[in-house]
This record gives sequence, C-alpha cells and structure tokens, in this order.
Amino acid sequence: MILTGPDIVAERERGRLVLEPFHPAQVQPNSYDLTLGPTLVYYTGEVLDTRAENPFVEVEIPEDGFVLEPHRIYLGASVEVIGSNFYVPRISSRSGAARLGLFSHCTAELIDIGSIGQTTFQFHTVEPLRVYAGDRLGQVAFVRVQGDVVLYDGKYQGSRGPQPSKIHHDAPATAA
Ligand SMILES: Nc1ccn([C@H]2C[C@H](O)[C@@H](COP(=O)(O)OP(=O)(O)OP(=O)(O)O)O2)c(=O)n1
Repeated sequence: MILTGPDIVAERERGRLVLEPFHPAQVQPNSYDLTLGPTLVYYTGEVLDTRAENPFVEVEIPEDGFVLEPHRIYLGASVEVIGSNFYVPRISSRSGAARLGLFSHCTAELIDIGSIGQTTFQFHTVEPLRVYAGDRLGQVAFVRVQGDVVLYDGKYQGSRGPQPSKIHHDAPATAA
C-alpha cells in the first residue's frame, strides 16, 4: 500500500518519514515531488566497469540549463533529503518529465528502509533535453512494509549530491 498525500504529511509530522526541505505545494495525491539539485555527474570512460572506479566529471548546471544527451547516463541529486525507518520510499519520474522522454532512474527505484539522504537520479533521455536546477523532475512514494525491519546501513547512507556507483567496493561473490 502507498501512502496518500495527506498521510505523507501526517507521517512526516509524526517523524516517521523525512522530506527536507518540505513544501506543501510538492505534495501530490500519493507522492511528493523531488527537485533537481545544482550539479550533474557523468562518466568519462569509453567503457564503464563494474570492478573498477569509473572516472567522472561533475558540472554545475548553468542558469540557462544543461542539455542531456541520449546514450549517456547523468547522475543528479534531489534537493530533498528523503527516507524513512517505517516505509520504503520508491522514486520515479514525474509524468511531465517522462512525457519528454526522461527516465529519472535507471531501474534503481527502491530506497532501502532506513536509508536517509539525497536521492541519486540516474537520468537517461530519449531525445536531447534541456534541464534546469530546481526542476521538479521526480517524485517519491512511500510504501508500507510487511515483516521484520532491518534498517539500511550501506555504502550510500547519508548521501549528499550525485553519488557515482560504488559497486566496485562489493566483496567478490564466493564460489558456490
Ligand atoms: N535511485 C536511487 C536508488 C538508491 N539510492 C540509495 C538509497 C538506497 O537505500 C541505496 C542503496 O540502494 P541499493 O540497495 O539498490 O544499491 P546497492 O545494493 O548497490 O547498494 P548497497 O550495497 O549499499 O545496498 O542507494 C539512491 O540514492 N537513489
């Protein structure tokens, strides 16, 4: 089950979920709009590698916007710090952005219960698309859980700004 907008407001007031900064205008019927922060990160290597640190550059989005190009992944961050020890936040594009061909995450939509931070958008665009810092491109919904809760304590805890992949830090899988 997904919290309604009024329940998101009430649960935030009870301290059961984090949405900071909070603006009532960003509350939607069953989600909260997420805003693009001022920086974007993209990788510079020709081939990305799951077992190595991938070089990247960080750019400030100019006042007149930054054009996202297809065939590239851009990492951005939500202005909002989000999370909950009681619900699972789930992020997605706002429909208005999706209607322009913008994917705001690259299949990583689930935020772990107990993970509190600025969400990393993984932007992928179908056509060249100009975006601006402050655009409300994403949204977060809060899903009720069932079962015992184990709070997240992973490598992206407390994220601020766009976070490149840290998958190369994973311990190698042991042979079966
Ligand atoms: N679009 C997303 C998806 C996830 N996260 C953050 C919150 C999640 O709680 C954390 C970890 O997500 P996953 O468990 O999906 O990622 P990994 O398994 O790679 O990381 P870990 O090993 O830390 O669990 O990353 C994020 O900021 N933005």
